[in-house]
Amino acid sequence: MIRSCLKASRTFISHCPVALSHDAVSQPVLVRRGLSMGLWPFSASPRDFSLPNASWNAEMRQVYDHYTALCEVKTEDSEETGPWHKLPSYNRSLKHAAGGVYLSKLIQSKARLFTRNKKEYGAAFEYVIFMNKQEKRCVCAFQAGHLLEGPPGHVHGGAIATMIDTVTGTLAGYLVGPVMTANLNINYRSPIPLGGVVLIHSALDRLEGKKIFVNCRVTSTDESKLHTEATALFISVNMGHLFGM
Ligand SMILES: CCCCCCCCCCCC(=O)SCCNC(=O)CCNC(=O)[C@H](O)C(C)(C)COP(=O)(O)OP(=O)(O)OC[C@H]1O[C@@H](n2cnc3c(N)ncnc32)[C@H](O)[C@@H]1OP(=O)(O)O
Repeated sequence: MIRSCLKASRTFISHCPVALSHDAVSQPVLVRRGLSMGLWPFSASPRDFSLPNASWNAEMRQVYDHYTALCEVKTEDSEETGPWHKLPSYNRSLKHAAGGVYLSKLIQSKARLFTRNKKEYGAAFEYVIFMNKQEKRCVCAFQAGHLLEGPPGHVHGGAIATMIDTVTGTLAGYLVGPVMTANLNINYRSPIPLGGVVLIHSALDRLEGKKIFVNCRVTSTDESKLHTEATALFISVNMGHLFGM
């Protein structure tokens, strides 16, 4: 049973970037086939944690609205929307893959993505990532909740590192498929106030075989203030690497 689940998860997760870029692929298979989900014991549609909620302050909402508007822009020569789009964010990476909602109940069912393990709105990591595949970059709006305190009134450096790892890792994974962080190099330039909103910009530097080099800057929302700079190295892995196979 476990062996067949792992085999299935390898197949599913290897399609994660595709699932992220095409909503149809991330829909549960049974729904796409038009079958009723009424008797199925698992929720068919996972909660998207990156949608606005009551804890978001006006600045967070403003950034969200700004990038959402860019997602809806039509290109000049076609009816297709522009290069920006908002990524959904679930509390397990597995859920990004077709059928992942069901797999997440079967494999380590209590596991949760570190940044999405609080049900309480606004307590910890509130964030949304907008991806620009054409330019191989993304922007994340991050509102740091009260549970992320480090120095009094400011965000913990580890929480900032977590967000940098998340955003750069999401970009690398989106561009090439499953990856793991090999190296993260961070320079903290100015503290981030707790409850404040910052932008986390990340862009691909270069690809060298299995190596994906990514840069990152954390700034105020008007980009006038630099809070943090980082570079990250990700290595492409196959799913067997994650399951020790
Ligand atoms: C949908 C999702 C949404 C949800 C999105 C959520 C996103 C969250 C993202 C979080 C990601 C993580 O935190 S991941 C968790 C933290 N990371 C880890 O635990 C990784 C632990 N380390 C490992 O598993 C391994 O060491 C790897 C995978 C990194 C590399 O192993 P490997 O695959 O065997 O690769 P290996 O042959 O050693 O190296 C390949 C090349 O990379 C180079 N290399 C390897 N490591 C390094 C290094 N630290 N610094 C410099 N260079 C390195 C080698 O010299 C070599 O270069 P050359 O000779 O080819 O030139």
